[in-house]
Amino acid sequence: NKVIDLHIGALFPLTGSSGWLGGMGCQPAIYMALNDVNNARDLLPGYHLVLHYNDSKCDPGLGATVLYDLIYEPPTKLLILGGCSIVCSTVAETAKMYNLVVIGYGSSSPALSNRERFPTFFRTHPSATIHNPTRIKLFNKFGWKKIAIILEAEEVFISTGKDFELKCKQAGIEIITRVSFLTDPQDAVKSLARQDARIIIGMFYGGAARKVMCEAYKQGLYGKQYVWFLIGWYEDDWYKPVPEINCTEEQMLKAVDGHLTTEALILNRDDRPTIAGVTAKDWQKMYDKQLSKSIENYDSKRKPEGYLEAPLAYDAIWAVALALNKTLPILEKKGMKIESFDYETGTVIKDTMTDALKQTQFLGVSGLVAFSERGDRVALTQIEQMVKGKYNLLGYYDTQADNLTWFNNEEWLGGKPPNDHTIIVERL
Ligand SMILES: CC1(C)CO[C@@H](CC(=O)O)CN1
Repeated sequence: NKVIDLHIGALFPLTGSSGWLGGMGCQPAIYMALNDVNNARDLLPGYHLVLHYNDSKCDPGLGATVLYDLIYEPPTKLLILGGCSIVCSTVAETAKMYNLVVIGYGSSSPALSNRERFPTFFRTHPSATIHNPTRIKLFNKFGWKKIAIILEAEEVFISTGKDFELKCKQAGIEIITRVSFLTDPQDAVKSLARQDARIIIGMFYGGAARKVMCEAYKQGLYGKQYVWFLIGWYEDDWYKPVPEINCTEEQMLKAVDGHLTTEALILNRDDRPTIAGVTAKDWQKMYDKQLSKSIENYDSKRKPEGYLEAPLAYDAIWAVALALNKTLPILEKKGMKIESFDYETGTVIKDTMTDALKQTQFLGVSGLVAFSERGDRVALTQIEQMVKGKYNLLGYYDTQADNLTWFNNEEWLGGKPPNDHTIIVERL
C-alpha cells in the first residue's frame, strides 16, 4: 500500500557572519537520523518523513522570512526544527500561531523555557541554566559561600546569571559582586580584584574567555588562592593567544591553570546501545564518515561548528518520530489522520503531538533524552579541571537526582581548596 509523506521543516544556521553556525555539523546528523527512522520497520508504518530546510544564517530576521517560506510553500509542514537560540525564539513565538511544534537542536538560551511565550517548544539541547545547580553543588562540596560573577553582556549569559543568582540565594550563597562587560573586560576584572574575589564564575563565549583570562593574569587574579569556573564547551586550545591578546601562551597557561569547567553531557558516555542501534562512540565514527562525505576535503582536525551538537540534532529527529508514532493511534481513535494536519485547524493534532513529546523518553546518542514540563532537555553535567593545559575529568552531576559522581581527581595549587575570602588570623 501507498506510503504517505509527512513533511518536516528545518532551519539550519549554515552561512552568515555571526552567532553559532552549527548547521554545518548538524545537518548531516539530521539526514542520518531521517534515514534510520525511515528504515526502522515498526516505526510510523505507512509513512515516510521528508525534510524541507532553509539557511537561517543564525539571524532572527532571516529566520522569520524562511519560516514563512516553509509555511506558505506547499506541502504543509507538520513541525519545525530550529538551531540558534535567537532564531528559535522568533520561530517558536510565531510557529504557535500555526499550530506548529518547534524542536530546538542547538538552542541553549534560558529564555526559551518560557512556556507562556513558547507553549509548543521542545529542545534536545540543554538550557544554559543546567550549569547552575552543578556550580552550587561544588560550592557546597568545597565550602565556598562567597562567590563573584563576571559575564559577557549577551542575552544567554544575562538570563543564566539571573537564574544563578536566584539559586545561590536559595542555597544561602552570597554573591559578593557581579560584573559584566561588552567587549573589554579590563574594568570588570579590576573590580573583581578590588572586591577580593576568590571563587569566580565566568559566563562568556570562548573569544571573550581569552581576553578575561589574559586580564586576570595581568591583575594577578590567578594561582593557588583563586578558583575560576569557566564553561566547558570551548574548543580545546581556546586559551592559546590570538593576535589581539597581549599575553604569551605561558602567561595564559598560568592564568588558566587549575580552573574548573561545567558543561552539559551531550554524548552518551557508557557503552549501552543507543536508539541508533550502536554505542555513542560507534555512532560518532559513522557521523565522522558522513561528514567527510558531505564536506569536501574535510579535515578531521578542524571540526565544523555543530560537531559537538550533532548528537542533539540526530536525537531530535528520533524524538519527533517516536512522538509521532505515539500520536498516530490516538488520532485514529478520534477518527483523524495525521496527514490531514493544517495550520488553521491543527490544534488537536498539535496538542496530541505536544503531549506525546512530554512522555517521550529514550537512550539517544546524546544520552537519555527526556523533556521537562517546560520542554527543556533533561541532562547530566560534566565537571573537568584544567591542569597544565590538559582537562581532567572530575565527575558528573545528575541535577534531577541531586547525585554527584566524583573521582577525586582534583588538584589544588596550594595543596587544598582555596578559601572563598581572606581569612584574618587574629594574633592572640
Ligand atoms: C553549547 C553551545 C555552543 C551553546 O550555544 C548554542 C547556540 C545557541 O544557543 O544559540 C549551541 N551550543
